[in-house]
Amino acid sequence: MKPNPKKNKSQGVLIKYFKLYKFHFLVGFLSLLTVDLFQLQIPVITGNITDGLQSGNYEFSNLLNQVLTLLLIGLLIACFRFIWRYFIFGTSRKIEYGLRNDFFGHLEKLSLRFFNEHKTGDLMAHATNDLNAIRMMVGPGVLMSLDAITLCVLVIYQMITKISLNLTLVAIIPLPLIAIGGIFFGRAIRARFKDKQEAFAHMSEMVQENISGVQVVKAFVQETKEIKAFNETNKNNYDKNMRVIKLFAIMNPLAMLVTGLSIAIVLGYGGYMTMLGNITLGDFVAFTQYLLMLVWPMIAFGWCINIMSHGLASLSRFQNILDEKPEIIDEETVKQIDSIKGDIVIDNLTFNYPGSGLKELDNISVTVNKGETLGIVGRTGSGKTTLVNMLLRMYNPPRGTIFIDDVDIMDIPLKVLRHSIGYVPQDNFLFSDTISRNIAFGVIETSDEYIECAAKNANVHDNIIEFSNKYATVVGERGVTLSGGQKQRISIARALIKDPAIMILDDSVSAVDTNTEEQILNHIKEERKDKTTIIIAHRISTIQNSDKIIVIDEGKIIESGTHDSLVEQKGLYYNMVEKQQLEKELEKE
Ligand SMILES: Nc1ncnc2c1ncn2[C@@H]1O[C@H](COP(=O)(O)OP(=O)(O)OP(=O)(O)O)[C@@H](O)[C@H]1O
Repeated sequence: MKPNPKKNKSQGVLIKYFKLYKFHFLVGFLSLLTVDLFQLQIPVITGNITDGLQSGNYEFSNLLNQVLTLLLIGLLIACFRFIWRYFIFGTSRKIEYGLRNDFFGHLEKLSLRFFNEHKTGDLMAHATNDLNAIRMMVGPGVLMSLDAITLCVLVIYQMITKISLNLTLVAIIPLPLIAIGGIFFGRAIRARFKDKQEAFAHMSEMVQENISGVQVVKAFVQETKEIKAFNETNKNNYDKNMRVIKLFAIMNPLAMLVTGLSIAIVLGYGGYMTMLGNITLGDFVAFTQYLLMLVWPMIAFGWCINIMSHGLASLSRFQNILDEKPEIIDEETVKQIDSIKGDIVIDNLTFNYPGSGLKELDNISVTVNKGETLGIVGRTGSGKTTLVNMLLRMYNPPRGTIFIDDVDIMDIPLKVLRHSIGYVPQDNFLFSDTISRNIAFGVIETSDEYIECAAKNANVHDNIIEFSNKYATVVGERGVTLSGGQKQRISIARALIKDPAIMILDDSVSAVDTNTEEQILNHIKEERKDKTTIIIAHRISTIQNSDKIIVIDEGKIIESGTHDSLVEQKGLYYNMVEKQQLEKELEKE
């Protein structure tokens, strides 16, 4: 991936959410603290009971009191546990929800360049796997870290003040080893986890591409090759996962070993102190219990390092996407314009795609007045769609090269510009939704009559009413249940219903027969008498009635005029007419 010069490190995306939910985190943390404080009382009570029993004059009512207190503490612990779980885990889900919305909202604002550089599968992995790791970090990760630290501090304090400073110091000698190990392992896990997430993203890309391109895979009988390639990607993902697991598998037993060492020391040294009478038996029992209470934080440290490392690695991947700046935005010079009439002037437009050394458009100049139709023809790859990309501002054209109603296109609010253009793209993408919702996609309010009218003008109404669910028929992913021609015509209806000031048809009737094409073009002509229409085509019949026709070759306008004048010029246009007529005659035979 090329570095983006416009990239600007944003302030941590999580800070906003920590600020927003500070109350939730505070309540959660206070409840956690309460649970820990209550837990600390359990060894005190057990110690009291042990000492009481050992004294020989312990009364049953005392014992009952202590047991009831224990029960009460247990009940309170359960209540406060519920509160912290609800506040902290619930909040982590809220943050995940917010981040996912932020991510999607941000993606919607990014330019085509970004999507050309990032694969869908990779972006999907960000929205699923990475977000999951971030949620684990802000929920269980934060919680366990706080819990482990608080419990550790409180337990050690209790050990020192209630029992013995010496015994405590001896018991906690091995514990710093865990902290040192944590730093070392944390760093390694983070690096390996990043690799693991990238391997998963790569695998997602592959699955997504294979499902989208299933027809091509089958048609070229490439199933076995694709399965083999997938196996390799899957194996890479497995290996990267194993590298993380191995590290974690070493880390956990090491932490347990250190804790075990601590317990062994306490049993030995503490037992010796009890025998000497330096501490009571109750103290010894309580101390052992305190030490056992430290086992959980020690294990939790390991988990925390793991979860936090995963979360931080994912956060950095996630942040990279959020730091991408939308490039196509309203500039400061944008004018207050509510609508567009449709006079287009293109003046010496030269453009090359970012990173391409070639001129995809070279000195293009053409004028289309409101109400006129411009036809564009040219060999494949000559720059026709690139010109449309400029008009839609999918990429920014140089200033002073395209004017609509005498206003530089760069100064027209992006929303107004795109609302004013009805675009029928070459790939006729349809959403997995009903036909009526696909047609009404670009309009805020509409009615069944308008939808039907647009479908009739696009000559697809008769096909639609033959489906059992008519306009409520759901089209499959990318409209696979429809024929190419039906998809094209639904896309045309989607643009027509907007009744746009400028309509652009990019090779949009190529999949329909010439009769249907003629009917559609007649409807468009009738409906759009006083509006601007741009038609790109390979078939001369599609554009021959246009008011103006330009022929583009290698990014340059090489011929322009009306159909008749272009035929007279006997250039590329004339050759295309000749060739297509010959093909027609051959078809007839
Ligand atoms: N996003 C892009 N980044 C870099 N180069 C691109 C991009 N899109 C198109 N091109 C290049 O720009 C040139 C013009 O492409 P364009 O899609 O405008 O051609 P076209 O005339 O519409 O072709 P067709 O008739 O096949 O649709 C081609 O050489 C193409 O490879």
